[in-house]
Amino acid sequence: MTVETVLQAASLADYGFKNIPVMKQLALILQSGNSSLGKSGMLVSMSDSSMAFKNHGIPEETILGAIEEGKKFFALPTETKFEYDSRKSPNFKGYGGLLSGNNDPENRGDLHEGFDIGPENSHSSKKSAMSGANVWPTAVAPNFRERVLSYYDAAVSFGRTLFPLFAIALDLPEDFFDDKTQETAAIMRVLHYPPQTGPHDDRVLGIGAHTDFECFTILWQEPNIDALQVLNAKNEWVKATPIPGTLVINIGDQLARWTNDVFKSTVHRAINRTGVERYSMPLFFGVDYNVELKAIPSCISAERPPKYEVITAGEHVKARLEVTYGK
Ligand SMILES: O=C(O)CCC(=O)C(=O)O
Ligand SMILES: [Fe+2]
Repeated sequence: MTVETVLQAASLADYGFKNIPVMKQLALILQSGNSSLGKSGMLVSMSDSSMAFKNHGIPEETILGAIEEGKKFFALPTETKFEYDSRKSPNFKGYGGLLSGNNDPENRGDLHEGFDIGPENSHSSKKSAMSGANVWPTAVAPNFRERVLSYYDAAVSFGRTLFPLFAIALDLPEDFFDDKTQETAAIMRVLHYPPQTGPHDDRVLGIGAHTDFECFTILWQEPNIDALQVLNAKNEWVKATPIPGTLVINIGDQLARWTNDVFKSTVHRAINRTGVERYSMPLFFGVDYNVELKAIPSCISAERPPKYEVITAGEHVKARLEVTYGK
């Protein structure tokens, strides 16, 4: 499906298209083929705040290498996995078991397990709310660090090409985010969702309804497994069916804060009722943890007063992690 088709057909009617001018501009930039501003044919589908990108330049084997390491780790005995418990880490790096997090306060817990990593060189000279090292399970999964980092680095490089697009779509200078994204404040998770078939508790999903905390999320999801759903502007859950060879881009809270909700965070959830194991890999790319999230002037007016208090990106991410993982 081309972007134009989506703009004309499904999205406008089905998704409500909350941010038409901004998102249309983003689509046009991406279609233009101007090499410094994104590649032609990159965007394959677009809803109000969720997009699918092809031609992202990340080799399939890099993606599958990281997933394979995740699969090997998750197959280890529970007590071995909990040696890397993220709740022992000051900044939530490492392993989180089934039901250890809860993204939707209305629910009882998220039925997935995951392994969380962040930037390897965490610029320890600059202290922030999210300072702290990664946790690596090298003793039990010798290739995990190398292969997971290989995807992390590739996804971060791709993510860096998206910041100028968002800046231009918002009528900001192309380099607006450059000085705010020097330290790679990106958290990545390798996730495993066991199948939920048979009788189930409606308040236990794979991951409950939530928004992501950073500027945008780059999400790889397992092909042929429908689990991810996005809330549209009419408050209906719509399937974000995996499109082979693409990465999903969802908008997160930091962009909502920068734009005073001109960009709205994508509300999403995942439920695996397919009968087979599901794996996914989100990378949440935000601005540096010491940068203040302050609405850009063009998004503030008398009719649209600032909606959010000004806090640093690190304080925002840490507060959300504490609520989700109960620390
Ligand atoms: O697994 C998915 O498709 C979504 C994961 C997610 O929303 C998250 O980790 O924040
Ligand atoms: Fe999410």
